[in-house]
Amino acid sequence: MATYSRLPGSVALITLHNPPVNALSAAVRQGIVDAVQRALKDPKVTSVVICGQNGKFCGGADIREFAGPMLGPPLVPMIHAIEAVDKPVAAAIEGVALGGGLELALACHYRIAHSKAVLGLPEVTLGLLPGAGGSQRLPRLIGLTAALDLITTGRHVSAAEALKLGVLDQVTDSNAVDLAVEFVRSVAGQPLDSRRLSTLPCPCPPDVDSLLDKVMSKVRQRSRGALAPVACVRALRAAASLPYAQGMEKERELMATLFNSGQARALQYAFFSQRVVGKWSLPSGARWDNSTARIISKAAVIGLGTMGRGIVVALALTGISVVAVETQEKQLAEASRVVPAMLQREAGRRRLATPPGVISFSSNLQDVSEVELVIEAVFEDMSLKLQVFKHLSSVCRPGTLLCSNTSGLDIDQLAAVTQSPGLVVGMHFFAPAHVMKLLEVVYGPRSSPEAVATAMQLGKRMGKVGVAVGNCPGFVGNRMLKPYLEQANFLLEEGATPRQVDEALEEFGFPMGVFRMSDLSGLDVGWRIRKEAGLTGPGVESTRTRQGRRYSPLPDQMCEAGRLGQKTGKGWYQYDGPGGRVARSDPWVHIFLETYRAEHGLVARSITLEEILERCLYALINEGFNILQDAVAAGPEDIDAIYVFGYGWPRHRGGPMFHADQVGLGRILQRLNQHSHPDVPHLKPSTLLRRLVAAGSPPVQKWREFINKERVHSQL
Ligand SMILES: CC(C)(COP(=O)(O)OP(=O)(O)OC[C@H]1O[C@@H](n2cnc3c(N)ncnc32)[C@H](O)[C@@H]1OP(=O)(O)O)[C@@H](O)C(=O)NCCC(=O)NCCSC(=O)/C=C/CCCCCCCCCCCCC(=O)O
Repeated sequence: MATYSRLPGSVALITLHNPPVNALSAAVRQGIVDAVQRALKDPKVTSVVICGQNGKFCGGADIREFAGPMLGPPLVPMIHAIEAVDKPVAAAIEGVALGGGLELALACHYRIAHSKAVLGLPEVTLGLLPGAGGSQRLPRLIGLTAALDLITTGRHVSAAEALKLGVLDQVTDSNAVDLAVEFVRSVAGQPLDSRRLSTLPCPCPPDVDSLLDKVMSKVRQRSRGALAPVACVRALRAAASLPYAQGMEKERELMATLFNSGQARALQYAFFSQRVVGKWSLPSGARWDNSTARIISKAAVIGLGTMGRGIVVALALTGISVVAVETQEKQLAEASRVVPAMLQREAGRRRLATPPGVISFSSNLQDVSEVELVIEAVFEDMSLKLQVFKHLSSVCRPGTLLCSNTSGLDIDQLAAVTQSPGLVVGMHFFAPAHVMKLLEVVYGPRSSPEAVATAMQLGKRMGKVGVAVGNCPGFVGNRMLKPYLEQANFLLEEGATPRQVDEALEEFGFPMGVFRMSDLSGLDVGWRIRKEAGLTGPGVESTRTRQGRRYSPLPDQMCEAGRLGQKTGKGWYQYDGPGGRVARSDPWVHIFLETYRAEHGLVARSITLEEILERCLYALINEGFNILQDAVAAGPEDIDAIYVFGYGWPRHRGGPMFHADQVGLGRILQRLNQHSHPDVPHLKPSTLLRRLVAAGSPPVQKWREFINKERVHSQL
């Protein structure tokens, strides 16, 4: 709702009440409509201030309402009515003015904000555009170029930047509501025409068409296949070229298409998934709201390879002091040179001051004795990690949390060699660790709620999306990746080329197909894991069935030929020398594949884009169902957040489990059955998938409840 009060003198104060962010629900909109009417009718009122309760102006339209029928007064006419008021109206912005919240403020004649406020039009991130006049008013206020940036990226800006851009009239370090009240009193009676943004022309650069074309191709490239950024540019083209009323008509038309699109549903699901994973729970009953996190101020990172360096920077950016340990002198010297530069660059990118002197480098493991938490990031080798954990357990003071950045090794085995297994968890970062948002927090059967809570809390401080997952080979992300990669290799055996597979996946929306990704991360990573698993290496027979299952030795043979990807200048593609970035098809690979097929009596067939997507994605999704069934992930949102934030799954497709729901569980089951083969167990439909289909394919939001019920009745 919204409350109306008349302040001493002649100012009406309208306060939005809808915790926690004063979203514009039907009740709030009704409250605003009523309060504005009251202010208009009251002859003693000469000016109006709109603010939000509890130091938050407004977080925008109520996203939860988008899923149902729209009730209450519509937003657009409400906002128009505010602009038309003939008494000065000011928005007093504290906390946030986002989306519809900022659009409400843009309808006001003046905008005054607290210096800590954050503003933005993030609708594009929800698959929408600023459809309450924002796409037409903002460019008229700050010019087309700046509006294009804010609206197509959805980025939040500080009050200082908003003031500079001209979004705000004043910024204060003290009470924004008091200042706004004082201000509107001072301007009461003054003409308002020039303050109504809908009446203003849109300031445009001379080469407006070329600017719009440039931005259009940029957004198409950046968010492949996403509808909303394209619609945002179209709405802004209308603002630049049409009178306001026609621009609004275009905005409405574009919004109607977006609003009902699957992409908007997917992006809104992704928004809520990100919040659901923060409310973690473990099978033991420990949860985010009944477990206490320790506040870490001193940490250590062991191993300063690529991952370790990124983790040091991520910790240092939060102000935590870090002891960075590397026992190899050469690596230590290089890290001591490179890490401070990385820190400075990343702080600059985030517009933060570089935290001074928070990192100390050492070659001595003994130097971690005083820290509260250690993150081990040494080479992915179990015996080495076991040695490090044993050593840490004796060096660190009792109670120190010991975390491993392993990407899939057994956390429980590491915990077992320490004196306090309860204090061991996995903190699986993704490269580059100071940039990538995902953090898998891996709990073993003995990890204490406090250890999980602390790792999750630390992740949050580092700006990560932390997802608590159970302990199994590969955890969630890499476990699901395995069948995906496996199918991609099988497709090569059967006649596809790396480019064909990659193009299908990139067309789907991945920033990079599986083979380009493999070239980037290095083919030797998987090679080493397969060697450890006894799947390849000296003494292993070169057959296409290993350990009782279909196996493709293609990636091993690539490694044996020295083709490790970008770092060697050759992998599934060829590059302009080692470290090259531009992937070109390589005739060598085609001959290699032809020779391989001939050797194994395989006849290449033509493979459709549809088959590539089904084989790769449905195999991955099927493993997702197995993971839910095994309770390694608490719900589909956990899996989806992992894939969106860590594996390049296109956000506008919600995540693999959301995608399965959209495609239809019945169809996924039918296609898996079709592609299934006794020696490819990853394609055997999971029991959970079968049971969901048998239960009438409930929507993804109901799966958690379904799984819990099935578990109680021992059906899973
Ligand atoms: C920065 C935040 C605001 C706060 O962050 P933080 O403090 O970290 O807290 P969170 O954990 O994120 O959030 C706390 C809880 O609040 C919930 N929340 C947050 N924002 C909203 C919201 N806007 N609506 C609902 N709920 C919200 C959040 O989920 C948490 O609750 P829980 O833990 O999950 O229970 C941060 O939250 C944030 O960034 N929020 C989102 C801000 C945002 O994106 N705002 C834009 C929203 S979209 C919008 O405003 C659109 C405006 C134009 C709409 C025009 C409407 C016209 C419709 C017409 C359609 C016509 C077509 C029909 C045609 C036809 O069918 O015929």
